[in-house]
Amino acid sequence: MVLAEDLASSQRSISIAEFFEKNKHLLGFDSPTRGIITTIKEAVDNALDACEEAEVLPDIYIEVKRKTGDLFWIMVEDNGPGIMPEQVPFVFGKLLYGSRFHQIRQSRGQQGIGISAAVLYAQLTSGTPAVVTTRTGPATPAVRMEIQIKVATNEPKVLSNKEVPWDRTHGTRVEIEFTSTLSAKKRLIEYLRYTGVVNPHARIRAEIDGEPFTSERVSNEVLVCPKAIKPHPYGIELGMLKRMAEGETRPLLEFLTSEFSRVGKKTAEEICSIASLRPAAQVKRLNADQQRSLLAAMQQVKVPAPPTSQCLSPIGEELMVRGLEAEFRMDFVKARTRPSSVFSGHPFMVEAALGYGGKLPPEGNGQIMRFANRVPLIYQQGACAITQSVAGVNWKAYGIGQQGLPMGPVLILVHVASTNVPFTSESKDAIASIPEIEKEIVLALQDLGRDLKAFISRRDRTKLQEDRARAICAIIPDIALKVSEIVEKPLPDLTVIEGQIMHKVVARKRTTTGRVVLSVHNYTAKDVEVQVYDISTDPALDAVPAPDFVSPLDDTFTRVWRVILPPGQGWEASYTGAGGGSLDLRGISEQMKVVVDLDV
Ligand SMILES: Nc1ncnc2c1ncn2[C@@H]1O[C@H](COP(=O)(O)OP(=O)(O)OP(=O)(O)O)[C@@H](O)[C@H]1O
Repeated sequence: MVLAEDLASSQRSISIAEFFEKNKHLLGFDSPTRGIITTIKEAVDNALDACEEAEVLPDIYIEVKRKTGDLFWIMVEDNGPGIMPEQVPFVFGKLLYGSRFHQIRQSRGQQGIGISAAVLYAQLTSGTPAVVTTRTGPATPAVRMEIQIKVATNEPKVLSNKEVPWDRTHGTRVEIEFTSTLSAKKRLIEYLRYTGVVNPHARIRAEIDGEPFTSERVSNEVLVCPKAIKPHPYGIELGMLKRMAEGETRPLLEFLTSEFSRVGKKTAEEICSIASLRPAAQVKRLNADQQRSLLAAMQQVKVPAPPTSQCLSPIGEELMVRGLEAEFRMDFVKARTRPSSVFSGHPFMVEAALGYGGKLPPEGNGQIMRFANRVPLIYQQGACAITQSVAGVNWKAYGIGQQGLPMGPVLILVHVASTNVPFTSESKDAIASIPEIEKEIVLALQDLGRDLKAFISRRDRTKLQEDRARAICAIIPDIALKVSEIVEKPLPDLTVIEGQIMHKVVARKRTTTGRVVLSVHNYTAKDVEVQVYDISTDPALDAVPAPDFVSPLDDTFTRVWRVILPPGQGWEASYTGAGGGSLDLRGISEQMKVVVDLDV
């Protein structure tokens, strides 16, 4: 039998670095393929967080190069505030070291593990140190350090440290090498694209194994960095309260009003009275029973929800739509930002967007984009509260196919922003099933579903009306021909009549000079939409023309296939007024038919 003394001889403490070296899957380093994505994700998250804190528009550059065989070099460079040289070894060479863990505000990084875990993974697989170049301002030189982690003690080891010339006045550049594969290149690019969608103020450029990538910023507004708030009485536990009470010299009433969010004098007095404690009691002298009754009273009394306007940073409906429009072609896209809410004392906010049609794949599962604090979640889709909430919505009621998850040409974006995103693990892949969060996601999606349903039924109604009008227009030439024969008069110009029936002006190319002249008759149009169809391939005008359809046309048309004319303004300078006039469409080829939709 093994004796306790034998066991004692092998018992010793384990450093956090040793633990994660053995359990790297917990941090998202479960395979070499994933290692690249996780490393880039951690470095890009840090870059975006740092730029947000310094209130500069992020300009991030990423490079991935194969060195030899399966050895890859990864570099991420930002224009953030830089890192103080004395902090660099700890940031990159010590796990659980960071600036955000103790702050209650929305940020991408939370744990202080991310980038040092990448350094640990690099030294484990390739044996090479991380190389960090950083500069905090024009008045200070840039420093370049080579850093490793002493695994047994979780302490940094600086292999070299020197000042170097750098053309950046401030920023940080991280270079890491490890063995990997680039089989997940598509996923990596998808991650960068998605990051661009939820960070519309960021410019992200990359060169992944020779393939360039750019996500341009669609907003030039610098993000206001979320402000930290105090803990909410509903969000603390006994251990935390005990720690806060240690060494506290203020009387209880002052401690409550100054250390907790939303606790004013009246609420603090109420807490003291429920807990049967004197407002003037010394906090550090409270015994264990008194601490327990204090906590119970704090959670019993009615306290307003924590303030959210400053500590959260939602993307906003307009920017979500613009971000999606920059990346995807869709017929419909809408977004919703729900009012903020609270779970276990932690403020959170749900945002969602719904896209439909256009160039989204018409078959198969719809696309679900999950985000937490503006970071795309790429792995463990099935285990995430977002996916479960999406599946919980009855999409069929909104005209979308569904087999568990929605099917067809649909794109769903959900963003959960919180001061404490409840991830299922340290790898931050999936959000845990918190009923308050799931409820908000479902409400946002149902709201968007109703808008989509209205859009689909409006589109179907318009199509039906147009089909009927077209059927009538198809027989008008025959009737007109017969009538002109009977009354022995010349055949009139039918385009005006056709136009009146279809609420459109329809014209074919009539001249040989390379121009089509359209007459717009007596409409009090607000807007005029011009669509160009190729009638050689689309005689019935059934299909919505794709931009490629009009590629033979001149530049204006190639890029803008639907032209909206504001009232009284011309397009190609020859449309003269909403009540009539003419359009001069240059470069229309023989097979083109031009239809002007009048919004009457
Ligand atoms: N590019 C950077 N610019 C400025 N500061 C940085 C940069 N990268 C990291 N830091 C600092 O280093 C700290 C540690 O970063 P790390 O990635 O290890 O953890 P984190 O981002 O705080 O949390 P998480 O483990 O959830 O990613 C950050 O909190 C930040 O203060």
